Amino acid sequence: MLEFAPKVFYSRDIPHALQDLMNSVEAPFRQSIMAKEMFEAAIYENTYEDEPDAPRISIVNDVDGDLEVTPAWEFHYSNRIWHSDDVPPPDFTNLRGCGCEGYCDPKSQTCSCLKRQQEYSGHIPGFIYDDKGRLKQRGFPIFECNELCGCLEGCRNRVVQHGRQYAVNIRKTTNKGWGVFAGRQRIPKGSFIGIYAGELLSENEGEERGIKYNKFGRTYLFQLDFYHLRLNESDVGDNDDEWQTKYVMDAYHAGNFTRFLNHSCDPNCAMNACYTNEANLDKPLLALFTRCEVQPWEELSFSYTGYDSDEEDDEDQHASNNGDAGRDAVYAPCLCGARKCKGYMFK
Ligand SMILES: C[S@@+](CC[C@H](N)C(=O)[O-])C[C@H]1O[C@@H](n2cnc3c(N)ncnc32)[C@H](O)[C@@H]1O
Repeated sequence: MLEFAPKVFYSRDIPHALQDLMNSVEAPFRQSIMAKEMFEAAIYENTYEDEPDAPRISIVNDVDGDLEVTPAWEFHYSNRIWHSDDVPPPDFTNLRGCGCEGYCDPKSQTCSCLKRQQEYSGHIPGFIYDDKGRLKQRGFPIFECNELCGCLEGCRNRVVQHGRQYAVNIRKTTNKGWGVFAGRQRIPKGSFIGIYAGELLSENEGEERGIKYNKFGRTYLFQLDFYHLRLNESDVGDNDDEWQTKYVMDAYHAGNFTRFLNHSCDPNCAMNACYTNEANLDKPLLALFTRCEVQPWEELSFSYTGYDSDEEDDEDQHASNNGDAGRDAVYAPCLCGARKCKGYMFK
């Protein structure tokens, strides 16, 4: 019998009573201050357990607040991963914990979590986090200590699992819909911001939904297509083209503030693959970290066209189903305003 078997969440159980209620009331109520307070209260209620240290999120519209007080009531606010029936639940059976006591030592010769991390980021000494819990370098998978480890909760190799620490607000922009903005505090480079939560779908389900979203003009799909999975999977062989993305995260029906992050061609955040309580390498969490220092009130953004826009010719990561590129509404021009703007969000 497994000692550790956390609850698994399924797409079919995503709550929708609040959304149904709000969409059934008269429009003036949806535009009232009470509706904004309900939105903020729902965010808090659904997340206070998994991000106990997180500052509260505000919804702000100083662009056209008389028309739209909150984002559409179209999703359940949650930090959870909701598995579709086509996706296997987390693999706890093959999960291994380290036997360290106290706090894991970044110079340890015996910590199995450190060894695992070093398989992927061996040229960076110690864990991938520094002593302040900041990412030392982007682009490597993160293997955090997990529920089976002997170390304490305060071990430096536990960051993403402790949830958001920085203030963020969901704020209407003038030309890109809603966006996510830093609070009054600057956010240092390498800081964890949040996970891209949502429904975990098979690639086929993602493709089908992508066709609809692209026509509709807004997509919240994100492929779990990190390059390290290609480089290290022994069964992929030498031919990169043989690689198939297996899973897609969809934040349309369930998700957290990260679903409102807009694209930038010069982003201040990037996604990293992160494993906490999951032994299946195909199913990392999508963990968002700052890639430079973020100033108070600055908009947070990442690149929809790749895991990290330092690289040219990135693979698409926001699953765009680009068979109809140029025609569907989603292929609207990029309005990020960066000096090196490429002009598009999705290829
Ligand atoms: C994941 S959503 C981001 C949140 C969105 N702004 C909202 O209001 O829900 C992606 C959509 O936001 C808009 N968007 C994001 N980044 C943009 C950009 N750089 N330029 C123009 N529109 C953008 C597009 O409509 C895109 O399909």
